Amino acid sequence: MHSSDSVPVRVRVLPHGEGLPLPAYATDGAAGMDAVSAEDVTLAPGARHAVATGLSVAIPAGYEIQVRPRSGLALKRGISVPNTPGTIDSDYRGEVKVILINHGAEPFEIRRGDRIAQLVLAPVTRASWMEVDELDATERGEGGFGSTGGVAALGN
Ligand SMILES: O=c1ccn([C@H]2C[C@H](O)[C@@H](COP(=O)(O)OP(=O)(O)OP(=O)(O)O)O2)c(=O)[nH]1
Ligand SMILES: [Mg+2]
Repeated sequence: MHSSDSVPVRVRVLPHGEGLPLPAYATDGAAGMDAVSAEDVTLAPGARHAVATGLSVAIPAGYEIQVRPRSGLALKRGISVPNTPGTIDSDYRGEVKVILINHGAEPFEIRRGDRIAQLVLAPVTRASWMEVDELDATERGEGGFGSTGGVAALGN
């Protein structure tokens, strides 16, 4: 995305976030801004932790920020975001945290300033329920969960 069509988002740097770069797009076409850790922490295999970013934000109404894993860390080290995509609500004013889980076999050392996840600003469409007694018929009907053909290895 180019700065000309970007959406301004108010961001507050908390005391422990001072001196760190704000989340930033690594390339012109990047969808996500890489966010850095504001703390040193080691994740043992299997462990999870809400990693501080040192930032709080005021996302404009009608948008959210999604917290997504970085594929490089996922592939090389087994590091993921268990609640992916994490949801930052537009009315949240607390510190943005990145929940990380170590699915790898080795401890994962995070140093303050390391890029740990990416933040995607996304529009939100809200629903309003229209309660009815019957739903329109479809070819799929109630079929789901593999009803159209499954995985050969599972024999279905
Ligand atoms: O990865 C995340 C997910 C959430 N949050 C913050 C911002 C979000 O607006 C708030 C609530 O998140 P969510 O709705 O996912 O959590 P919940 O378990 O439903 O908590 P709550 O009852 O506070 O909504 O927590 C983060 O900082 N990082
Ligand atoms: Mg919630």
